[in-house]
Amino acid sequence: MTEDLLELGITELGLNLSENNIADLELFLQEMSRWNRVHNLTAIENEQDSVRLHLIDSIAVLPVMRRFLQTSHPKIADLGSGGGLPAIPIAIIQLDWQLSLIEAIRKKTAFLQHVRGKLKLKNIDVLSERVENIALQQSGQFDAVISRAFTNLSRFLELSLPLLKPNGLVFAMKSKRADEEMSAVCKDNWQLLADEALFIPNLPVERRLLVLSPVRKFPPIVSSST
Ligand SMILES: C[S@@+](CC[C@H](N)C(=O)[O-])C[C@H]1O[C@@H](n2cnc3c(N)ncnc32)[C@H](O)[C@@H]1O
Repeated sequence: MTEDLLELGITELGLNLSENNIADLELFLQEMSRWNRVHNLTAIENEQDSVRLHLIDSIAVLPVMRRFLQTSHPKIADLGSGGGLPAIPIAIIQLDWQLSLIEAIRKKTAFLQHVRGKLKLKNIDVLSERVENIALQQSGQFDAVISRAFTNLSRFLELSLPLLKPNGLVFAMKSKRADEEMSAVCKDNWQLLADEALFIPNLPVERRLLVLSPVRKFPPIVSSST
């Protein structure tokens, strides 16, 4: 049943997924439904809603991410990954990207570790920690960070900055126009590179992806003339 739904949405997204990709996405959804019944990982119970809202939502960002990420094997952090969204669907499709899933709640990271083993996903790391601690341990190591339903934009940017490499990117998934949240962001510190409307097949929902980069202020170079 889910296969029909997936193919319906995915064909329209134009992502050209392999049979392995689809099988792994379905396995992930099955595992999420199973764990959800026991641990209440996500708020959505109905399987059809789950497919459309969680999975298609998570992979709809891919065309924009592919366009902006310049390196062939980018290292990306998903902040507040919860049950693995958007990182696990992204990792299933983009085997050449390395994703670090940062999540503070242990029962959620136990699920993420379980999925990593079950799907043999070698391109994800599950970090059972607060983002603030990872920022100290892995400062400046990520080409990009992403989050879905994590926190407000200003806080997300604040938490992202120490994790990013100098040319790093922030991908902020939003459900509606984020003008109000953007107005709270200091334009001296952050540049908005794009605010893209995402296409979600067969669903009357608004989804947007903001792409931002930090405006780094390096100390001036002092010449050492004698
Ligand atoms: C609303 S859930 C969203 C989960 C997932 N991204 C999704 O879209 O379904 C937010 C998650 O962020 C986690 N979280 C909140 N603050 C955090 C922090 N400072 N460090 C790590 N995880 C955090 C919570 O435990 C929760 O699982």
